[in-house]
Amino acid sequence: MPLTGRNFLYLLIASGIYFLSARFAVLLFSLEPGNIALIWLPSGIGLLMVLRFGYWAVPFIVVASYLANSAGMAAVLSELAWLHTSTAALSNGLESALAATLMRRLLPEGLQSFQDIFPFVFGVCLVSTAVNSTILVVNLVMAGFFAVESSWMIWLILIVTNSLGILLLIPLAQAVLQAWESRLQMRLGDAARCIALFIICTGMTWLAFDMFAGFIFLIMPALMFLAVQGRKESVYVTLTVTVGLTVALAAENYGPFQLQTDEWSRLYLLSYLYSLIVLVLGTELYQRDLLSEVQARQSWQYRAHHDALTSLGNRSLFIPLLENEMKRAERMNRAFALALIDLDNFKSFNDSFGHALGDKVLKEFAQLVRKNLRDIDVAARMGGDEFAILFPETPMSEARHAVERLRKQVEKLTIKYHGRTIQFTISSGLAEFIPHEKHTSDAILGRVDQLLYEAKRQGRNQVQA
Ligand SMILES: Nc1nc2c(ncn2[C@@H]2O[C@H](COP(=O)(O)OP(=O)(O)OP(=O)(O)O)[C@@H](O)[C@H]2O)c(=O)[nH]1
Repeated sequence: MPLTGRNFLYLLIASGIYFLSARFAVLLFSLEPGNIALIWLPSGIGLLMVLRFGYWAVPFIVVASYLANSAGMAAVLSELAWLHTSTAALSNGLESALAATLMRRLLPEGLQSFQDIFPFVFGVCLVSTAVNSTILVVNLVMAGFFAVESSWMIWLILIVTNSLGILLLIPLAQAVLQAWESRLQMRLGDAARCIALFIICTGMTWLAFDMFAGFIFLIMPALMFLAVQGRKESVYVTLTVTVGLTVALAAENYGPFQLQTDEWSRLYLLSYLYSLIVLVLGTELYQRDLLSEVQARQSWQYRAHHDALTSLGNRSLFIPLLENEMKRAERMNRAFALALIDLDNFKSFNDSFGHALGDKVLKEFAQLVRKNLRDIDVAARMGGDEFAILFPETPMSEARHAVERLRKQVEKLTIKYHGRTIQFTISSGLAEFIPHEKHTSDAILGRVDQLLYEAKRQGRNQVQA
């Protein structure tokens, strides 16, 4: 992506957000001793910047990271603080570039399905943060920031904290962006449910630290419920706020995560947060898979039973409905009527004006049929220019009236096409099905077809009953 003036401005703004989130993390999510932030949102922001603006974003990330860390590093390091801060900043830039490269390779469409969790968690997050953490830990040990013995623990914590930033922000950004593009429309009931679950999650977090540690477990079912029933963006907003709140409260005291030592308490807290995020992400993506499977099945069924041009039912939808109606008529001892309609001289329309006009005529006719029928009548396109209408519980006189009315309306219908006015007519065969006379659907259709043939033979534009 080229670095235009506008992109430069956006990158400056994004760098500002990166800087603020780093300062914010140090203020809110840092735990003594060691002052290591337990959620590092800049990892997610850096990745989003490279995904959006390409590798041009890397120098911006490096500068933002340098500025965010320089004061803290200078305060604890007496020598070469600039060198260690630069190394850490370059390493952060490398992490974002690497994560974006992996994301483009492994998940070019973003997070779409349950299958994407494995490459996201173990490919994108783990590889990029492990590389960054290794460089950071070596750099900090060389700076004398901490002893070699505690380096493996810090290495592990850095991997998880940076991963949390990516795990939280990528699904959140993706969901918010999609909601924005689809002009977020939420029904009142949905919104109320999302707000209630948000309050439960944040409320339970608070109470777990303030009153009873067990409340922390109640967050899981609430988040699961939201992941299954709620909208994507509300799931990830609630998850991010809950995770942020948990760490911010743990920075004051470890609450439900209090173990014998600070180090183990931190690992306990991080394991909980990591599991919570992966669990919610997995549930939401799995639910998305199920929904798209149901939608695919519904649309496949619809296409199998409907004609794409006119949207009327097709033969395979119509025949079972006809057979049902035959059984019902028999049981209730009530007659029904069946009409077959064929457009007159339709072949010459196609030949004279082209297939596109032929299609337009078929669509206009289907529209007219739909407008003319009662809710209980069933119309279908049986193939080519032939249509069928089933009139349940209707005697011949009424059905004949309906088909005649349709014939007259077609006669009057004019279709404008490339400056020309086109008209057409229809012929129809119509028969009444009398219960107790033994029929099959083929036989009754054959009978109506004969009547249609008779209408054509007698000059078209008429109904033969
Ligand atoms: N444009 C268009 N034409 C179609 C479609 N399906 C079938 N046709 C054409 O519809 C015509 C059907 O012609 P017929 O019903 O056999 O004959 P006709 O010209 O209507 O003559 P009569 O039925 O005897 O009045 C054929 O030329 C088919 O190619 C379609 O989906 N679109």
